[in-house]
Amino acid sequence: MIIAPSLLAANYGRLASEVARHKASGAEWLHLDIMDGHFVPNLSFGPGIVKTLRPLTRTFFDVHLMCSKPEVLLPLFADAGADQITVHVELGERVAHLLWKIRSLGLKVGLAVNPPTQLATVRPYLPQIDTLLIMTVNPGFGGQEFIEECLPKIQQAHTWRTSGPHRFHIEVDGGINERTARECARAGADVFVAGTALFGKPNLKAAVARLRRAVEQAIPPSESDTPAGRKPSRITSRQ
Ligand SMILES: O=C(CO)[C@@H](O)[C@H](O)COP(=O)(O)O
Repeated sequence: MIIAPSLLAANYGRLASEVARHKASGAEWLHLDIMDGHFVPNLSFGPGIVKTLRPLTRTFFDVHLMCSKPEVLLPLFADAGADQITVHVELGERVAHLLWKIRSLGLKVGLAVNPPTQLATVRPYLPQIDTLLIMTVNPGFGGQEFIEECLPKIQQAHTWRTSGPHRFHIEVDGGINERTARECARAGADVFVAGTALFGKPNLKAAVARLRRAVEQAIPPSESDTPAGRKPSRITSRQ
């Protein structure tokens, strides 16, 4: 299981100490939401900020591009220190090339799917990816309600993973708290992104521990550790 606090809910006035809070929290990944004001109706931050955070931690930088033109941004985020970059399946025919490009930059490859988009759209790309990000809110803003109708997508992706030849993480993002993380874990998710429920809390370490416990209670460790089960290779910090 991987816990990935989303920096979107951190205090942007003191990002260095927010990264220090993350470092002490026991969370495996740091999730970095990049919004361009076009693909989603909001702006967040760019590669310059990511680059300033990189020397502060060795944690895995999980960069989620909610952007209409990732082509121009991929090299910038690779240079800034991303470990994984995720692009959206909604970008259509450009997706295969984008995934190839991320890999060619030496990074882990993620593919995201929005709540209204059919899960079948991601299936052709499963051989190319390390992580499938199933959005459980419509992206653009933190603090939204988890969309329960996304649970069958997680179950379907988990079935593909256990019955097919491709291993990939199933990441969930949006409205994740102890209750919804439990539901997602039962459905097959193994990476849990949360903003409000983690950086939004004064004690990040305690919040990470609570979320982890909730997931562990939903999934017995024996099941989650089975090689043929839900666990692909687990990279949590820079080599
Ligand atoms: O990508 C997004 C929102 O677009 C997420 O990563 C949010 O940052 C999650 O925030 P919470 O729903 O946990 O507050």
